[in-house]
Amino acid sequence: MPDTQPILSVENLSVRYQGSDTPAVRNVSFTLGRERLGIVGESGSGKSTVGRAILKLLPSARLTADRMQFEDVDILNASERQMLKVRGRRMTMILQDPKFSLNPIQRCGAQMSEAYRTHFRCTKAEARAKTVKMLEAVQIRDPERVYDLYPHEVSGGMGQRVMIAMMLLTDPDLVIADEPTSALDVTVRLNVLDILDGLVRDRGIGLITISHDLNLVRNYCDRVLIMYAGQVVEELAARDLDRATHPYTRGLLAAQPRIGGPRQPLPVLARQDDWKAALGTANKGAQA
Ligand SMILES: Nc1ncnc2c1ncn2[C@@H]1O[C@H](COP(=O)(O)OP(=O)(O)OP(=O)(O)O)[C@@H](O)[C@H]1O
Repeated sequence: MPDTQPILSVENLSVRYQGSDTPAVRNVSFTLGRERLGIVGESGSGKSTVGRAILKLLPSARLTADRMQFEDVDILNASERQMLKVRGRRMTMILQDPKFSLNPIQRCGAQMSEAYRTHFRCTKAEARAKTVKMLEAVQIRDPERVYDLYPHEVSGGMGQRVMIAMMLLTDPDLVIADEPTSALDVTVRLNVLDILDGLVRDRGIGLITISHDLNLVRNYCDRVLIMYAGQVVEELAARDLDRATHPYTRGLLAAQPRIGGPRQPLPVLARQDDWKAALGTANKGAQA
């Protein structure tokens, strides 16, 4: 059973980007324990904005909330100086594509060691040893060789494992994985997800996985928040996804192709205006 004692509490989070008339995220509330939470929704529904808000990485947006608490850190009122101690150390983010997330002109191992030494006082040799061990933990067979490679010299799957290793190196309590495998082909994807899943479970990390993919969150999460137009329309246990009641979630499920399923065109989501209006009440259920 996952430990659902909250390490993160978010209450009524709203985010409005500068120059935008409508908020990108509205009244989102949820808690996270040492468990795996999925945030699913179509493109533009606000999933990544929620992730970036938790890390306070939204310089061009106005962020309001009743509460955003990560362990002993009051995120809402924390200064940038305080956030620098937490971000990348106690809470980290795995992004979609290592090509854009790793520094192209620094060797993989060197950038991992440097990130580690930003947060921990140790010698270069100690950071190197720690890094090599972490590369091994993400099942890179020849970590000493990979340590000295540039990001363009590793495959997409290996690059993403380097990213995962880099983000887990500081032993964080919270990891936000934003579409962690959508840049990978399907065979490598499952391998990378299994590695991430194993490490997160072994270390008791709270994981938020942001994804478009209902099947991914079904298999790799304990709980799921469904977002639509900046709000949470439904929250449910991943195993109960097929019993979702909100018409938006049902529409997403019906639009999933199935091997061996009927060969008719997949239904197109028929959106209803009241999905946006009724959200204030639906989101109350998201405060697990
Ligand atoms: N830096 C920004 N400035 C202005 N608007 C933004 C910015 N980032 C995102 N938005 C807008 O905020 C809304 C939510 O975007 P967000 O990236 O959070 O959605 P998402 O669900 O993660 O989408 P995707 O799955 O495509 O990444 C969108 O309408 C988007 O255009």
